[in-house]
Amino acid sequence: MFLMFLVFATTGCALYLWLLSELSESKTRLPGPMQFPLVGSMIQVITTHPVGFIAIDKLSQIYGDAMSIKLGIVDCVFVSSYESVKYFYGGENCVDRPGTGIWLERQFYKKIRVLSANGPSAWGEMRKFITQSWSSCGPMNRDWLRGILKEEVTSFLKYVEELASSSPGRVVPFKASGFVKVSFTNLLTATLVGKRHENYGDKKLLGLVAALDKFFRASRIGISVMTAYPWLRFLFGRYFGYHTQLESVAGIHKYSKELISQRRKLGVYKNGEPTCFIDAFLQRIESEKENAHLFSNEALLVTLADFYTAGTETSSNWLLFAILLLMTHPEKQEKLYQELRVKVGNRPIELEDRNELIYTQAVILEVFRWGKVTVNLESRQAIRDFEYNGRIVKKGTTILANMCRVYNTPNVWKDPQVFRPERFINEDGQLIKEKAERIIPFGLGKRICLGEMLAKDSGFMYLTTLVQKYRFELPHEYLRNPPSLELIEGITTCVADYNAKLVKRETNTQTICY
Ligand code: HEM
Repeated sequence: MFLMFLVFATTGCALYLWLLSELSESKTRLPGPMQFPLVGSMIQVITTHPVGFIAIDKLSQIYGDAMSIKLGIVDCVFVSSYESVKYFYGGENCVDRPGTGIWLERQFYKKIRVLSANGPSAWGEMRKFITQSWSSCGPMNRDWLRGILKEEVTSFLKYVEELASSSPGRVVPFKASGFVKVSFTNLLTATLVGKRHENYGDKKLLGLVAALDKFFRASRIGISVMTAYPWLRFLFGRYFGYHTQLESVAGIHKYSKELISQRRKLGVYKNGEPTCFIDAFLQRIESEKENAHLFSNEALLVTLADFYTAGTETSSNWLLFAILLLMTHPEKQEKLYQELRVKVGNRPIELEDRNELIYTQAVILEVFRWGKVTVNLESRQAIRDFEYNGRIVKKGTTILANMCRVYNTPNVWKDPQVFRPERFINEDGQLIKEKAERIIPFGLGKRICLGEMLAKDSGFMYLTTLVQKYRFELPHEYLRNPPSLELIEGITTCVADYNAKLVKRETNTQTICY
């Protein structure tokens, strides 16, 4: 009896103390759902909606454009308006990344990566180096990129045509892990070593794509649970996809190791100017022995893994979104094609054509708005305590963007659920700058996406050359049930695999390939 009384009394006291501290803390932190011991606000999230980003969006409509929420044991703030994203991502308070779980493991528990490295000495130095070397022999050098991009897009189109002409009714499968991703992965390899794989059946290339696919699929399984309780990976990693993630990271490293050893064997890096990113990195390893923790063989390996994970799924998902949206909105597709026909004609499209192609630019922006791709951007971490709207955001808090709200706010975006590129164009037929600026798929500020230029240039070239050559039509199978436009949750959002009928444009009887 006494024991029971003791248990009840202790539990009651603990609850009372928790309630007191919760009441006082909730007055100082940003508004948000109540935070319980151990589970934080998980119950409110789960019971709001089974899809995490929709649940967060719904809750943010109750608690406002900066909402504090505890996911398990992790303190988070979700920012849900363009202005608050600009403040949190664009400023100086949140320039670190949380980097837990698989990210730490992937970087051998050292501060050597770009994507989740913290502190200016780690990511700042690395970013500076990447920007410098990409500006001379990499995707930030337009002339350098132009050649590589032309080669890859030409091969891509050739492959698409082979696939279409060998498929019944020219119906081609567009799968998340299919040829679109293979091509973007190949493009990335080319930007790192200056040379692409000759064909899409290359075993090493396919091995890398399979490893990347496995990584992203496994991340979907336990992404919220593992974020909420990072230590769970040690106990139940098998069930939350953690072990699969580790296996896929090993696959990505294996491919990267081979690229590095090929460049080492060639030995170009030993003499004169480097001709590709890996050579530039190898040269730096040789010359900066004292900085070995940053410029080491391990660091090169994880940097390449960063590029492959950050750059392939995002880019290919975006193109898959674009084709699906154009296929299901044939009038928009026709408008896009007509712009290309009038302004470019049958000649090969060049990057320089983009400025003249206003409707095309509007389509690209609208696909980003509609599809999100990076629905939470990439997480950040507060490096100090700071004040926002009169409340305190504590050092170490994880910051995430809720792009669903940013891109769907009805007073900014009329009919946000409708795919309408025209929303970006004014009466004079010009792009509305203020609207275009609100599309921020690459983040903002000091840690803005390093591959922004590569992604924008390649996205433009792939999309326009495809539309110049083909009309995308819904195959018969969709007459009753159109393909789903629902966004599937993951590190990046995607759509379900779909098929498209590729009808060759009549004006393209002459070759338009490069
Ligand atoms: C459609 C394509 C892409 C999208 C939507 C995208 C989006 C993003 C976002 C939202 C971030 C976080 C930015 C922030 O915190 O403010 C990021 C970071 C990054 N992205 Fe991309 N990305 C894309 C393509 C690429 C490509 C092709 C690469 C090339 C390798 C790349 C490499 C990186 C790297 C290295 C970072 C980390 C930068 C840092 O932490 O300093 N991304 N990306």
